[in-house]
Amino acid sequence: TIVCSAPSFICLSLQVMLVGDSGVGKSCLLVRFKDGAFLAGSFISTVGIDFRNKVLNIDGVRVKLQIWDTAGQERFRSVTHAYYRDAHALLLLYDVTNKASFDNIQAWLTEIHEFSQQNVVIMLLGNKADSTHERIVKREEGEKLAKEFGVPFMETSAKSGLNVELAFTAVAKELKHREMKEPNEPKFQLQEYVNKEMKGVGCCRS
Ligand SMILES: Nc1nc2c(ncn2[C@@H]2O[C@H](COP(=O)(O)OP(=O)(O)OP(=O)(O)O)[C@@H](O)[C@H]2O)c(=O)[nH]1
Repeated sequence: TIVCSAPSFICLSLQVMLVGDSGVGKSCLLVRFKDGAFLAGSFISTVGIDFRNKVLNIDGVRVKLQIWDTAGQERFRSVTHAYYRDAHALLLLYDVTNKASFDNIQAWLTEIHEFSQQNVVIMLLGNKADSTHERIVKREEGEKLAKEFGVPFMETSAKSGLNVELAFTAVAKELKHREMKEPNEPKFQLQEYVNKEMKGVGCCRS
């Protein structure tokens, strides 16, 4: 039963999964969101799967996010497949400095559709937006791809913190609205919300 009356109670418990090629910044995005930090230095690839919890206040409701950080490396794919089915939301990352990670998004979406729940919330994130000089994938290309697949999109940076909080709160808001929508409340528009709230490199409010 969901008990929401006492302020300290968790009203909603949600599972969010981070997916995408190895090295796109999934672990760094999670650390930035959870601890507000970015640890520069050597890259330690995730083995299998790892998770952290964070409680958010979404429109006055306490929402617990259990965030699963998956390994991007091919050899761990069978491990991560098993977790897709329990995910309420998926943050699918590519790296704006790595064209291959962008080209692989279609394959990731095919995999997601094969293994996850039909109504899973998916958001595409172009990470490492801070890397101005190394950038290969333009923001417009990310937007176009996301439109093609009908998923919301924004650019993030685990290094600078750009839009990191927003990525997690936006999917949490979408799920909270689905679960607890008042009869007369209009449907939550995820992409509209993101467009309004996001900060950008060369766009929006910076
Ligand atoms: N400039 C920049 N570098 C980043 C950013 N996010 C991650 N990195 C770097 O990218 C490398 C890989 O980051 P991880 O977070 O470990 O990548 P991952 O997607 O978790 O990789 P796997 O665990 O192998 O799937 C590290 O060297 C990070 O320092 C970012 O937003 N900007």
